[in-house]
Amino acid sequence: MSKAIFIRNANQLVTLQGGAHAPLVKEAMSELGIIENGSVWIEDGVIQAVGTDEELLAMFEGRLDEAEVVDASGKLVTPGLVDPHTHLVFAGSRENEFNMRLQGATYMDIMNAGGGIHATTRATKAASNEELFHASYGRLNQFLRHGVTTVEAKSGYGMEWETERKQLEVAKRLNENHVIDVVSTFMGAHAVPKEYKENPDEFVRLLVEEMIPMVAELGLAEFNDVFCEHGVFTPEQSRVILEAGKRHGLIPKIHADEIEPYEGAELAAEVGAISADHLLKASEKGMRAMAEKGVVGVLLPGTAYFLMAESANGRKMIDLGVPVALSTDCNPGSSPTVSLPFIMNLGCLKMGMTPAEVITATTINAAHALNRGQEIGSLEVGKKGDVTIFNIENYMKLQYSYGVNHTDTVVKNGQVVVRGGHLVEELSLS
Ligand SMILES: N=CN[C@@H](CCC(=O)O)C(=O)O
Ligand SMILES: [Zn+2]
Repeated sequence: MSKAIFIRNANQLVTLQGGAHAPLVKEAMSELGIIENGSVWIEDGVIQAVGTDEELLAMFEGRLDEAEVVDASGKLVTPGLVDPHTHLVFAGSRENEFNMRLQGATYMDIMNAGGGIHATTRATKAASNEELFHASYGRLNQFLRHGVTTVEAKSGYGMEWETERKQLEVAKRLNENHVIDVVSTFMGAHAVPKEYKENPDEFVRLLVEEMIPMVAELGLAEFNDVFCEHGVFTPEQSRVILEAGKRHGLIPKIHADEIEPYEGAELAAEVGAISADHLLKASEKGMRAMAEKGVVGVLLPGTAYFLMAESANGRKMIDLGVPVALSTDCNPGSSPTVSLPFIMNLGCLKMGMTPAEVITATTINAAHALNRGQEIGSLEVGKKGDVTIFNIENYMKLQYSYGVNHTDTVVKNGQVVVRGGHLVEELSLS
């Protein structure tokens, strides 16, 4: 059994206590439950006590020699960060498209001409299981170095069974072999393959009648996602795909209103999606419907930044009562980054969120977007021992001092996996 971990004396211990049962909304998004001179005791991978250093010292005085002590004095301690929207498992890279976009081509132009998602699909199809595993494992190491301890991963660079299955199996193997928890989403409905361009409903039928049931039967995903966008899947097709997932136990998620307003937010509320993601062009009606149904708005300001588009209106969503989360959207086309701290800065500067709201959006609300609000996302007794220590004094500095990785120590399941900003040795893959 591994040693207990005693994190001591944080300048600010951000606990986010009280949000385990439902995502935080409105003013509650600013209640971080900060403890000054805060400490956490973790044992058997689980948080056993949270409080001031004085309180915990009184509780564990007789057992100090049983624990590895991590001195957090002068530092910021938060729950391990949660990234609820990534396309982690892919091959190749698309800097050529970046260059084309700088010269005026749009994301959709490139996709409609057979590039974009289709280009990554070709590369992912051609890659071996091993190549995909190693490339994605490297990305997970980078996530961890940035303080992230849980990452969602979507399939969708196959759009035919063998490659979709390959991606999901790689994600499963990553979850088993990397310390980060990898949460899988099936996204066969990421684009319409060119052989179905004339008859997209036939592709929808294939998803609904064949792929979704197989994903569910093999237990390869928890969520089912669709790119509901003009020129990709219509709201009606999206509804059919998401309802089919529900019948097979897959929880709906949706890429909604990213490029054009398309009533994706409304659809998310209607089908009872756990989250609607992107939402750059979401209508007020759609936001209100999401707020009413408690659909988490997963906002991706790194994507808007990289596509040179106006960000989603995070401020308005929070004011209307939408529970907001933030994510990198890590993917090779529209957001090639693993830096959730950089996304935090964009959340403030591009979406009008406060630093406190941003912390909530990358911890407890992000956990709720993955149906894991009871396990992760806050520092509370009984939750997983996932903790990030930043080499800064307070939470506001995390958004303010941008473009720098302040991660000092990461504890995952009660074990130190990043120390002094570096991965502990066993994690590196040759
Ligand atoms: N918008 C659709 N899907 C991804 C982009 C995938 C890609 O371009 O490879 C997204 O969430 O941004
Ligand atoms: Zn996405």
